Amino acid sequence: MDKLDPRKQIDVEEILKDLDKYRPKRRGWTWRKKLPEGTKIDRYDYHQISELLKNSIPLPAAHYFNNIDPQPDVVITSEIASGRFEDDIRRMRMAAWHGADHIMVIRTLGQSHFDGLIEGTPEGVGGIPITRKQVRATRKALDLIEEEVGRPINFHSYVSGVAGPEIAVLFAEEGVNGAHQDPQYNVLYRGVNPVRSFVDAAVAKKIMAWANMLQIDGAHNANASAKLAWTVMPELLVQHGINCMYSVKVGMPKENIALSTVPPVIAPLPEMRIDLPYAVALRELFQGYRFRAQMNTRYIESDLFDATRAHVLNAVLSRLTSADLQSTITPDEGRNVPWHINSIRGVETAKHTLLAMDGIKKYVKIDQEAIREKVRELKMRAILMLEEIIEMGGYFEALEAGMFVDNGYYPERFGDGIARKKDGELAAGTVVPRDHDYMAPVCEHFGYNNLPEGLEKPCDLINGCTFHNPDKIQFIDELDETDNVNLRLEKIKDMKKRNVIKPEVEWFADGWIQLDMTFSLPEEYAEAAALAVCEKLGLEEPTIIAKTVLHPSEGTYVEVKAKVPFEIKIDELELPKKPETLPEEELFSFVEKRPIKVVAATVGEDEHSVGLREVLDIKHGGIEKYGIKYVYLGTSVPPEKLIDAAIETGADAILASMIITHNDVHIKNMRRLNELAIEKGIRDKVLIIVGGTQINNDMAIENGVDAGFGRGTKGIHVASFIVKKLKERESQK
Ligand SMILES: Cc1ncc(COP(=O)(O)O)c(/C=N/CC[C@H](N)C(=O)O)c1O
Repeated sequence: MDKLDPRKQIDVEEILKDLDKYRPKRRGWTWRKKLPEGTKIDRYDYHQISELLKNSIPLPAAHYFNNIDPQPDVVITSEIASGRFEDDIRRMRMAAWHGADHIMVIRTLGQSHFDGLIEGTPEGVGGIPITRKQVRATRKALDLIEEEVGRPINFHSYVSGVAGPEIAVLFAEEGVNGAHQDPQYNVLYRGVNPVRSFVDAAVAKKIMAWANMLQIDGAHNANASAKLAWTVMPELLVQHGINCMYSVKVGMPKENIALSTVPPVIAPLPEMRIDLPYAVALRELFQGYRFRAQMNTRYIESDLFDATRAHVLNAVLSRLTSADLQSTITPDEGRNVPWHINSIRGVETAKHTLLAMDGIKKYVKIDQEAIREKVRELKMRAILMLEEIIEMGGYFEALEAGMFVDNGYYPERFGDGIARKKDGELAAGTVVPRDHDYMAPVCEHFGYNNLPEGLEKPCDLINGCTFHNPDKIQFIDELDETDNVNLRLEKIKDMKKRNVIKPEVEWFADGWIQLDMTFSLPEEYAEAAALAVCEKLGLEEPTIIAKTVLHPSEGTYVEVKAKVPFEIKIDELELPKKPETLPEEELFSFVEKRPIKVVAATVGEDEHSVGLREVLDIKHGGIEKYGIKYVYLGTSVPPEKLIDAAIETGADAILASMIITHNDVHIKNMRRLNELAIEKGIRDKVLIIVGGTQINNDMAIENGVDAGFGRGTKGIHVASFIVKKLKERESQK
């Protein structure tokens, strides 16, 4: 498969074919190609955007603006990890169309502790097993997806862990473009021996530097681990400093070192007044480095709306300060492994907010005087903490003393930090000093290497290492006969052969759906009632995933996920009939010979007029474009007035818009129009056409009118219907 067809799903089997022969197209990170300040898209000026995509899905409101889909200048990340990479490949394609160009794959639970590479493609838990086959298949799929959207996509995963150096080699060999690497992560959160972690980190970072990979550090984990994330702000500056300096010392270029910065707090705290000074202090201290804004993961609850509000504010903070990457932790990080829809929602939130805030600094400036005191205080706390660490004898000693992730706001100390023994923890004592005659004939090897003189590169001694001679890479396809992607694909092939489908949230046809319901009950009863509804609907494994107490006794909103026990036969689906349209030429010539007049209004107590105007006005191809004349009576027009106007003007048709459907008021208005037209003796002379977002043709005809047009109706649909009907009438005379 040399390129993807947007009308066809990605063929995973095709991706898996000849994987042993696949080689990455390029190595290293790609930033977006920025467009000049003041670039016009349609009629609008932008100041912080990058090149447009070839194929994409714009924001929901784009259809009001000629469907433009500007791309922010900031790399947007979609973090994907369902446990099955073959489904994540599909989701990566969805995310890329919505504007993600950085695909981050979370590793299966605790892969940090694996002391070697794993092969094959077993199913993961809370992440994906990072194996050579999974990495290669994913990068190969991303090659196709980036062709389809027309922008390079960065593939990213994690190096940190006991097998960090081996993973770094794997990523460099396989063209992975970015990775998390921060020895403090292994030490603090995975309990790996500190000395081993830092030695491994040096080896890994040197390899990442050669592969021109972007590095993201692990500071966000302190936010996520502290009881109150804001108390570790001084420590975060110190942690960033340690990883940045260590990376520079190993030879990483600053422009490839990204600080992973998470907003320390969330409402109900005065979020922006706490997060903004921190964001300013960080960017002042680390000029020349990159900033990866990481949406808050610490305080994400199962309430998708609250998560989305938090994510919007994080992207606002990025625009008020600066960001090179805007990570989009999916809103449902707080409740389970991300679903397709929530990965896409995360990307849309980032894109929407970054575009909404485009060029905002032209009007809104941070009051440097007002913020100065807070920024200075944060820097001072961090510097004092660093000085104390030095006084304690250095990093390892401070670590043993539990200096890190203490919940006190430094210099305040609670004594509850994460202490790690310099000579203890996982893989303690596994660092062996290299002998004097130690020699490794491989490239990009950190540290002492007793190489012979005059070599052009170390691997010349063995006719090329895997970096310079990829044919030396040992590709192992599968190891596990019972848990692998080939078996998983059999199930999918069977469903496709039988042409059946099920709903899904993260894996192909996994059967899960989400329902939400509200009960006038206190929360525990509401939850029980929601589960009872699912039982009665015959759904399986109903599980409450979120709830909002509307009032302690008046009501509770509940979100449930459940599995459908049945399959849908695709052949039996009734597709909604697309309203037929006549060729424009036919419309123009008919109306020229036979003028047509209509009266139009939004009927009842209804103020919505935009939809009807779109159907009427010449601007967006309304019926006026075809020469049809109309009298527009406005909004909230009684049906009586509409019928009278039709009589006065001798109209051929009535266009009645009805958006509000409360208590079926739209049905009542349809029937009323029909009855009045009959009473006044004009029913056989005038077409009655209704329209609105909840309208469909069957319902309209059932209630006595001639046609009903729903969401997305254009002038040509209505004009075609009127001409067709008039032609029929005239041919019957
Ligand atoms: C520095 C570092 N190394 C390794 C890992 C993961 O590695 P294991 O889970 O195998 O320990 C992480 C994970 N962070 C969570 C990602 C977050 N959702 C993010 O977007 O940053 C990490 O931060």
